[in-house]
Amino acid sequence: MFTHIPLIDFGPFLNGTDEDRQKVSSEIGDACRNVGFFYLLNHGVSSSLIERVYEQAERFFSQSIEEKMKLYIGSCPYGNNRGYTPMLEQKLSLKGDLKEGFDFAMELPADDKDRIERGASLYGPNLWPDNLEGFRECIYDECYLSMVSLGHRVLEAFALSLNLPPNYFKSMCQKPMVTMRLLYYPPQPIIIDEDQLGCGAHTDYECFTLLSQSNQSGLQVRNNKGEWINAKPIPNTFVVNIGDLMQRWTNDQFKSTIHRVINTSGTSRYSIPVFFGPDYFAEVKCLMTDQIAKYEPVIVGEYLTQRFYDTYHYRQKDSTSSM
Ligand SMILES: O=C(O)CCC(=O)C(=O)O
Ligand SMILES: [Fe+2]
Repeated sequence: MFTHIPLIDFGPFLNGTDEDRQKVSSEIGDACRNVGFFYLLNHGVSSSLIERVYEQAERFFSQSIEEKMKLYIGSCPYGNNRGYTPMLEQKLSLKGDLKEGFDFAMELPADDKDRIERGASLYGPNLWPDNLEGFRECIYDECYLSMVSLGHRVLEAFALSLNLPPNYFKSMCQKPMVTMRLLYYPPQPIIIDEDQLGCGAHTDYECFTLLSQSNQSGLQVRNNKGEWINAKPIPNTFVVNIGDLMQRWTNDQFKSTIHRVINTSGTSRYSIPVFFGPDYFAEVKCLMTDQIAKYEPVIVGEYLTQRFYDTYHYRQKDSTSSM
């Protein structure tokens, strides 16, 4: 039963010897088995880049609702869950979450072969604002692509910690389903309505999440006694947490732990989660050959589509939509 979230120095994994990598991976493995969450320090993504992404997030969210709704996720022409999520749209809390989001993912053409010929509906282009100069360059070209590279390194550490070759997951992450979000949480009213949190209690869907938080607390992680442990922001770290696909893959060895956000800081809170998962058509099935599988194998894209359907209001309004 955990009472705090471990902090792991990733520097020796990125720059050290094989022995260093083994040591860091085993710390990561322990955190994934016991907590499902850890802080990652010395991850190689510059703090000034992250600062600039927060500036872009503030710039985006401070626009008028009309401007933001031009990129509404529910009218995304590609139907691939990209664009702007208004307040209360995502329903991880019963009455809708007190947050706004902007989602984007791997930029692929609308006529991507897997999308057109094989029905990989979550692939395709992003929706970008045409009035915010430099926005896309900062958040996608610089930040998103750096986060994807870091994600590949974290997967190597996961593989080592599971006694697998370091590039074990690589062949299933050639065109990975990585979604990055800019999130904005207004201050939560003083009297908390349990059915209307910044982000209701949930587990993440994909393999793992890399999360940057602005300086405001709000993220809480539930331990197996049902206590909420604060995951306060620690400068220059990412919070890393295991998602449901990884829990399935490891037959429950790695824990996908419940968490939520309540912004009681009295000021605006921003965060930047990056959800890292494998290719659309990758099959996730029990890695442990000596164990009875607890879960049915799933195709990643189909699994995620269903999970989006379960929590996004726009997907539920029109059950005849292709998504
Ligand atoms: O904003 C945060 O700190 C966490 C957000 C989160 O849990 C999510 O988007 O899945
Ligand atoms: Fe989450």
